[in-house]
Amino acid sequence: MSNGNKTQDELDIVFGENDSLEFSTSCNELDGAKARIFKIIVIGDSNVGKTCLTYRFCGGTFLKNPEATIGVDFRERTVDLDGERIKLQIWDTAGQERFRKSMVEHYYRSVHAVIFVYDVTSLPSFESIPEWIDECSRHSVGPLVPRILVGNKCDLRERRQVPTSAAQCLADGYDFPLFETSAKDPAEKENIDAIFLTLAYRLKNHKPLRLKQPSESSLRELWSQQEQEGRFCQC
Ligand SMILES: Nc1nc2c(ncn2[C@@H]2O[C@H](COP(=O)(O)OP(=O)(O)OP(=O)(O)O)[C@@H](O)[C@H]2O)c(=O)[nH]1
Ligand SMILES: [Mg+2]
Repeated sequence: MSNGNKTQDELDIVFGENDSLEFSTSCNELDGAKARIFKIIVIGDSNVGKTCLTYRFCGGTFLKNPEATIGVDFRERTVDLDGERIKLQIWDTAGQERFRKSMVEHYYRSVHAVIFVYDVTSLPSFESIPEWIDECSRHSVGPLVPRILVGNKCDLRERRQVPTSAAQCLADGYDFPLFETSAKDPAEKENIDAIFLTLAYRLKNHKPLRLKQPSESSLRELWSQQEQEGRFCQC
């Protein structure tokens, strides 16, 4: 199966060693142990570093020369929290309107947590955050779904346009935790883990065991829609 601009490494992360999707049930068997699955979407303007952040968390390295995401890229990572296996299914969404418009309903369906990302060197990307939050609310994402605000590209100190104080003020207004980080800086790896693990702990402690998950057929439909969009966009 091909998928837009995915690399083979990314496909390996999505499909795992057995080349099979494991999203169809709320609890998966992983090496004999059950794992709950949580869907986390990553939202924000194009070019803020959503793909690099999710790649850093799931793949462990900085993705050089990423292409603009078309539709969505799936990544996942399984973590062990207090002896329980939790699979985080991460939806790296497209920031460009033309690459996302037909996918927006899929992004928000049955989502368990949302990460809003801006670029600390781009004031416009920060000013867009309330619009992304509004979009999320318009798609009936309930107030109990945890949300986090992330300022990326902190390694570019000389080019910073968004002060921490302004970001903290915005985050406090919405009652979101704020993280500032860099997908590029290897020293920030643990901080990036902390973003996702903060959500994972909250979900683990607040969600009941039975979770509604997208069926395998609906995910395959999504893949096929993306393939069509990828072809369309290359014209
Ligand atoms: N200096 C620096 N550059 C970064 C960082 N994260 C991402 N970039 C660069 O920013 C550009 C955009 O990164 P992407 O991860 O593709 O951005 P995106 O938000 O996924 O963009 P869309 O897929 O179009 O929505 C690329 O050139 C990355 O190399 C970072 O932490 N520091
Ligand atoms: Mg991207």
